[in-house]
Amino acid sequence: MTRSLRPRALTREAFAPFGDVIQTEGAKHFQINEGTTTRFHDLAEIDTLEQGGRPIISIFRGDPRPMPFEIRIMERHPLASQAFVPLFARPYLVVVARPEIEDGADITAEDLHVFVAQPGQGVNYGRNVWHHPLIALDASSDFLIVDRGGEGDNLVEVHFDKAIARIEL
Ligand SMILES: NC(=O)N[C@@H](O)C(=O)O
Ligand code: NI
Repeated sequence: MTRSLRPRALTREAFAPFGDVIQTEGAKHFQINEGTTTRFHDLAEIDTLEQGGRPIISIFRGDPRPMPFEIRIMERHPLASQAFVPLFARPYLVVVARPEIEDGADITAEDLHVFVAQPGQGVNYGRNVWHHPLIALDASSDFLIVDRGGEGDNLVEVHFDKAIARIEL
C-alpha cells in the first residue's frame, strides 16, 4: 500500500535543512530609492560557480499535476542550487529529501518532506538536495528559475519502479 502524505506549511525554519524560502516575511529589509522602495535583501544562497558554472535565469511553465499525486521520480543537482519563484498567485507543492542520502534509489516515503508553498513564497534548493521536479497545481503556472548554466552533468534523476508515496491535499 503506497503511503499517503499530506503537505505542511512552508516555513524558513522547516525548510532550512533543504535550502531557503524566498519571501518578504521575516526577511532583512531596508528602504532605497529615496524611500520609495523596500529592498528585501539577500534572500537565498545562489551556488552556481562549481566547475566554471554561471548563474542563469529561466522561466519554467509547469502544467498542473493531478491530485492525489504519486511520487515516482526524485532528482538532484550535484553542481548547484536551484531557485523557483512563482510568477502567479496560486499554491504549489514542494517535495524534498535530505542531501545526505547518497543513492536516490534508497529514498522512501519516510525520507520525504512535503510542503505547500503559498503565493509569495519561492524556494531555493541547496546543492544536492533531493527534490521532485516542479509540481504546479490547478493551472499552468510560470516560475522564475535561478540555477546553473555551463558544462558538466548537473542532473541526477532516480525513477522508482512504483510510487514511493502519494501526496494528498
Ligand atoms: N530538470 C529541470 O530543469 N527541472 C528540474 O530541475 C526541476 O527541479 O524542476
Ligand atoms: Ni531540479
